[in-house]
Amino acid sequence: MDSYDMIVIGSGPAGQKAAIAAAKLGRRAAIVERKDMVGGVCINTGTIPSKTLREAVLYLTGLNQRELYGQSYRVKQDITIADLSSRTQHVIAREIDVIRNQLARNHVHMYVGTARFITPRTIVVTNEAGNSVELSADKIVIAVGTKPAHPSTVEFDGETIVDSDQILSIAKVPSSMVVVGAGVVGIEYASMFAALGTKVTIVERRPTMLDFCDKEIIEALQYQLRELAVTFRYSETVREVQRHPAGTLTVLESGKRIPADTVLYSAGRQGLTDELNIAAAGLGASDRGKIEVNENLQTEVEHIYAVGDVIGFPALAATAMEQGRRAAYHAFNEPVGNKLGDLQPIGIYTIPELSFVGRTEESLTSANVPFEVGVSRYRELARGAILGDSYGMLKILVHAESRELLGVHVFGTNATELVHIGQMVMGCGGTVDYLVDTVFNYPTLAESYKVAALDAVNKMRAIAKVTQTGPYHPLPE
Ligand SMILES: Cc1cc2nc3c(=O)[nH]c(=O)nc-3n(C[C@H](O)[C@H](O)[C@H](O)COP(=O)(O)OP(=O)(O)OC[C@H]3O[C@@H](n4cnc5c(N)ncnc54)[C@H](O)[C@@H]3O)c2cc1C
Ligand SMILES: NC(=O)c1ccc[n+]([C@@H]2O[C@H](COP(=O)([O-])OP(=O)(O)OC[C@H]3O[C@@H](n4cnc5c(N)ncnc54)[C@H](O)[C@@H]3O)[C@@H](O)[C@H]2O)c1
Repeated sequence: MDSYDMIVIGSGPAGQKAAIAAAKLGRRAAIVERKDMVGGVCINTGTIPSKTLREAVLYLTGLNQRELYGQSYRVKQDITIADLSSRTQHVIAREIDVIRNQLARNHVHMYVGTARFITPRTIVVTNEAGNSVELSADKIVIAVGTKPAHPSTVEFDGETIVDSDQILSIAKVPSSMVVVGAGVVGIEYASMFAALGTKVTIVERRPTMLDFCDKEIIEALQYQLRELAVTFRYSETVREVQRHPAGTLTVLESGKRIPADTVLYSAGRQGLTDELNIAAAGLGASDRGKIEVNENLQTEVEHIYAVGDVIGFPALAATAMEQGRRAAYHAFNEPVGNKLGDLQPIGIYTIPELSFVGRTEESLTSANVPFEVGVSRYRELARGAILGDSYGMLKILVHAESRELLGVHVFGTNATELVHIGQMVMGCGGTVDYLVDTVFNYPTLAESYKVAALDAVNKMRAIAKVTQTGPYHPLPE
């Protein structure tokens, strides 16, 4: 039996970073991954394919150039799935190669197969041919991720009724599509297909979508999606999804029936703990397959860590990587920085994209934190005009007394990149005055920080002016 200082189960972003961090600390590390899944959901079916598809959609439809060249502007008239998937396959192959190379040059041993616990310190890896090898380690990291949830009321066929893995291999761009679930996956794909000209209907159980985001920005997103002919059916629950010879039928609890060429069922994901035999390690999982951990990412069994999507919220590649690194550092007594706190950015790659870090207006209001809002609109920035983005905006939330930055919300071109400027200022405890006094390159979208900061301080000055004109004298009754 081969033994290691650390075995990592799963080579998604969480597992990769755990294994490499252990290797960098001079430990013997191994990683186990199933055939054809190096890089995890992130590289093969989730983040990277969907983000590459989005880039292909934006390029081929010419959508972002239409403000400049007219509404009929297109790079390609009839866009096929082959046009879209060639770019995706190219990026996936390249990313897998990078990961394999990084693991190899850090001497992380890769075992191909499915891992199962035999004891709390031993696992067996079985490959597709049925051959097995037993491995043991002082520390084990579970980074097995999730798979799309498949309720029995939905007749998945992988062609017309698909989950978010299967959507990448549909045969043609559908003329109509129902998207079940307005979570991040559903909304990102809904916007891509709407941009391709598919008539999209989104069905969501809750009364709104993405309720953890800024309300004003979600309204702006909904407006843009409606412009692309997307229909929203909120507060509606899907009872079943049927497959018929002439197409699909989505039946709602309210009795409505929606026909469509394709249904994307994107209503949540399930932790991949079922094949792991975690009971043999002394562990259990929730009914959604999630494993509980403490703030050091340790499970109930001290030497076993769990990281990434399998531990639940926020279920992002970005966070998964950092959890992986932190778990390995903790396992080998290497200090890590501050607790993984509130300053994790959220980036949603809809068309247009949005991103935020820190607090929302709603959460500050309900916590009685006094704040001021500063807004900058891309249509007033020279870079916005050059890019042809008239709808983008950046909003900062500033503490009314301490003048600290409490939140940054961005909508439009490069939102997911721009947010990091605010994140850095917030991380360093910066105030709105830092942004006011800073010179930004011109013409850039980053300049929107200065414009928004000036907007906020102008409003704050107006309040100060009112309160500094002498004591408050109520008018006589
Ligand atoms: C459509 C979609 C788009 C997304 N877009 C974004 C985005 O834009 N930005 C972002 O930050 N996040 C995004 N995410 C989320 C992101 O993909 C996940 O947060 C991330 O992949 C989680 O990483 P992980 O390492 O926990 O698990 P995964 O990437 O799921 O990897 C887990 C790996 O473990 C392997 N495994 C499981 N069980 C075993 C076993 N028993 N033995 C051996 N191996 C096993 C699996 O084969 C898999 O390869 C998206 C997700 C989806 C579905
Ligand atoms: N850009 C990104 O960072 C990104 C992109 C995609 C996915 N992700 C991550 O992947 C994870 C999975 O995303 P997801 O969107 O699949 O799941 P989710 O759980 O976030 O969303 C599912 C949505 O479906 C709705 N729903 C569930 N059952 C329903 C029914 N029967 N009828 C109507 N609506 C129903 C829920 O109310 C919910 O809003 C998330 O945690 C997300 O953070 C991140």
